[in-house]
Amino acid sequence: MTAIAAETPVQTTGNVLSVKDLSVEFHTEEGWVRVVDNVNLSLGAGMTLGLVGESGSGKTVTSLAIMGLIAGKNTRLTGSVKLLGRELVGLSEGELSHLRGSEMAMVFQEPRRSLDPAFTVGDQIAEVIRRHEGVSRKDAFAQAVEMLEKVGIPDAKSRAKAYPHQFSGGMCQRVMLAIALACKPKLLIADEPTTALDVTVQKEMLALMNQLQADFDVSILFITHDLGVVAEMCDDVNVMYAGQVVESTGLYELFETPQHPYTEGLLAAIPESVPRGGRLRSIPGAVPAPREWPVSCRFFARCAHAVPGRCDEGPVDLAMVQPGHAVRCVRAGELELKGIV
Ligand SMILES: Nc1ncnc2c1ncn2[C@@H]1O[C@H](COP(=O)(O)OP(=O)(O)OP(=O)(O)O)[C@@H](O)[C@H]1O
Repeated sequence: MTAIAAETPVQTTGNVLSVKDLSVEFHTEEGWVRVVDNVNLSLGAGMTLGLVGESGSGKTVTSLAIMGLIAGKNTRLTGSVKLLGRELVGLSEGELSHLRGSEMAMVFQEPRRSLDPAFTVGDQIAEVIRRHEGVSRKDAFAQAVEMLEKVGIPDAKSRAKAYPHQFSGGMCQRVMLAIALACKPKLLIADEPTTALDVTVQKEMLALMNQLQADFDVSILFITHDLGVVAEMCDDVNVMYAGQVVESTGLYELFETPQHPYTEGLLAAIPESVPRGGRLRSIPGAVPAPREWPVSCRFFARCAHAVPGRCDEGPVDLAMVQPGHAVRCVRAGELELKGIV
């Protein structure tokens, strides 16, 4: 096992997104606290990278930092975020705002909150197109109708004139996808886009996103706490725990031969992984608050395989166990963890 200086292996050429040593700190009443700690990610053209972990592991803050939405005197951001080779860290808000929508876009868990109740959905899509492409109001609206067709809204021409409250949650998420993809960005960040939807609608939405990815040739950073969703969507997966990437590999490898006990715990919590009549396991405990993260392995207190004196001895580097498979665990390679393939 070779320790590597940075976290995940980052290829800087040919990637749509390359994140290197990204850290985010917030100023709180107790002082500065780091919630994202030296994260590295790389996402190739047309690929989907999953960012997985329980609530509080730092997924959303990572994605907001990538979008340039972490700013202000109470925040500190260090590291590098490259979109199509261009460094985003240090760009002005004006430059970032231009890139949001045209080159990168994001959809969130609660689509209704992101839509303006006072405007028709057609106008909201058209507004993004007009702002970024400078076309006439009429042409922008015609393109908005086309986008609604592409995201599977029936009777798009008349539905474009309806308001968000006249759409179901699933339909609102389709509208959000239409807004996000209207200017054909190269990167789409989807933060728990199906979590608020019921199971049938969730499945339709995942199928739609796979279809749209091919149609729009967009790379997706897919954020979720649900490895079942990852299995449907992703090519590669980065597992996050307490602000750090703890495992990074291809989808199949992650499911077949997980190397981090936290990943094993997440796999055991997928309903499909449990035999009929078996018990669904959840990982005991919860992600500690950032102020309580230990200097040594952050998963130590919850780990079924922890060895006192070894696992709590100091910081653990992310290390390669195989080409393309990196793990942050001092016992990586010596444990036979349960996969589910
Ligand atoms: N503005 C802020 N100030 C201080 N702490 C923050 C701030 N925003 C987020 N945090 C903390 O950062 C940590 C990571 O939060 P984040 O929302 O990224 O986690 P997550 O993995 O996306 O979880 P969830 O799925 O619940 O959104 C959490 O402990 C959270 O409380």
